[in-house]
Amino acid sequence: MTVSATATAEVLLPIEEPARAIRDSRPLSLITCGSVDDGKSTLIGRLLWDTKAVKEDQAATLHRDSGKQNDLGLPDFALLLDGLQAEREQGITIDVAYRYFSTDRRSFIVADTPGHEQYTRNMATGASTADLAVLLVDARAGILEQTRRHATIASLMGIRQFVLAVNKIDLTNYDRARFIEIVHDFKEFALTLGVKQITAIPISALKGENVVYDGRASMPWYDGPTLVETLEKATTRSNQTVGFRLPVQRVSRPGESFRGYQGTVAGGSVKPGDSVVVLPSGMVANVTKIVTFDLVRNAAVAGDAITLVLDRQVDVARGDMIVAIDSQPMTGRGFDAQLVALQPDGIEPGKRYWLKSGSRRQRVTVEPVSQLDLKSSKWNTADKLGMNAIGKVHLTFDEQAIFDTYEQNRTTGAFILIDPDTNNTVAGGMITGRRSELGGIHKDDQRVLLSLPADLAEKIMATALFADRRQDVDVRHTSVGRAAEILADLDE
Ligand SMILES: Nc1nc2c(ncn2[C@@H]2O[C@H](COP(=O)(O)OP(=O)(O)OP(=O)(O)O)[C@@H](O)[C@H]2O)c(=O)[nH]1
Repeated sequence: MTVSATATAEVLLPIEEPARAIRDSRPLSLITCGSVDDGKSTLIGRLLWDTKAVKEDQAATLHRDSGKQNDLGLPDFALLLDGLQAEREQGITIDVAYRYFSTDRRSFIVADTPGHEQYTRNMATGASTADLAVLLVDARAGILEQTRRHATIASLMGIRQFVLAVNKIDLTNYDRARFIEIVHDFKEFALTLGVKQITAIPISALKGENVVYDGRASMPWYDGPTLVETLEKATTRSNQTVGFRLPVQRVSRPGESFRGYQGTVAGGSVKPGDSVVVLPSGMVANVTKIVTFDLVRNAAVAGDAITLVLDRQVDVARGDMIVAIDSQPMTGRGFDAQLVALQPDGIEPGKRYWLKSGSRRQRVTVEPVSQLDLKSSKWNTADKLGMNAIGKVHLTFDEQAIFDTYEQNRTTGAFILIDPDTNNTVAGGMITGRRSELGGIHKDDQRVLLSLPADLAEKIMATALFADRRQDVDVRHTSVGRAAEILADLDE
């Protein structure tokens, strides 16, 4: 594509692959992160300006407010972002600000997350909904600890696509060797995170080079994509990688004959006739009806708020989860997780917290296991996690818990920890797996327990799998997760 580097030129974006445009109709959600003053606000301002997302009245205000203009006679783009009064006073970005912009091919939501260390929480908030992270680096400073921290948090939050935007390249006199050196440093670090999809772009956010317009005039040595071209091609993460999930927020019983289970679909899809399992009880039923606020629907997908009606009487309470029978989450009392500690007290070993995931709130004991050293990128043994520490922990629940891994489902695999004494959110985290050694919780369970309605149980018990294990099996209501475990054992 040919677009000139002047700020007044039209953006000529090729109209191709209409099928992909339809497929990617959901806006791409991205975060920008990096150290203080790397130029995040300037970059986002520039994106908004050059994609014409700035309304005329905003532009006029910007011209008026911008005391000193840059050497291109353009306003201070960072002012487009500094909407909050406090920000202006302190000269820093203090909260996550979401902005919208679009090109002819795609629309975008961008979260501007602050670079100051104490704002790690905001960075984690922004990252938890993003498809892609734009990691800004000041070309003069190179990769700093804060760069590594933000890249790590973004990857912990499941982001797999990174743009390394080497900014202020104009201040290095467009030095190609410097760009290559920084890219090399970052790629080496990114390997330790398991992040492979990195597009490195030399940019000048201030001058608008390689952001929306190409910077060929100043950087003939760079023939890669601009930032916007990269964003247009990025893929969105989907919530639908695992089966149907309905965390139950409310049981609706308007009359004797009607009982519905209400909630927002947190993954997959459902239609009448589908078999589902209610967790943790493990009871199986079939969907007879899907109702939204005014319609009876023939299907529902992730994000839909629905009332589900089942074909038989089952025990369902708020906090339970109704899931696809053929793709179930993990249930158990012991889970592995990674988290970011958000409060000065950090995470104390053996302390009991409230864990909140969706509408569920459960008591949990947290045991830190290791902490990520951002300098060496190694996980060091740790039994306490301080403020902003990124750690691996063991979670032990008082009662059965239900999760997917965060990798599989970002709603049912994410949680926050709340300190019961102060009500503060002390950590944000993601589930990485279920712990198999459950400290004796299931140790004395010698018998297989299957929770199924009689008709289904009969069928399953007749299969070859159970032919010579009949005496080991009790058919009664129990956790399907436990039954699945035993089935897996039998399979071995
Ligand atoms: N020369 C040059 N200066 C830039 C560039 N990008 C940003 N700057 C300048 O760098 C300074 C910091 O930019 P900001 O956009 O405020 O940085 P930030 O990362 O958003 O900073 P915080 O909001 O405090 O986290 C400002 O004076 C910008 O004008 C660039 O590409 N080239």
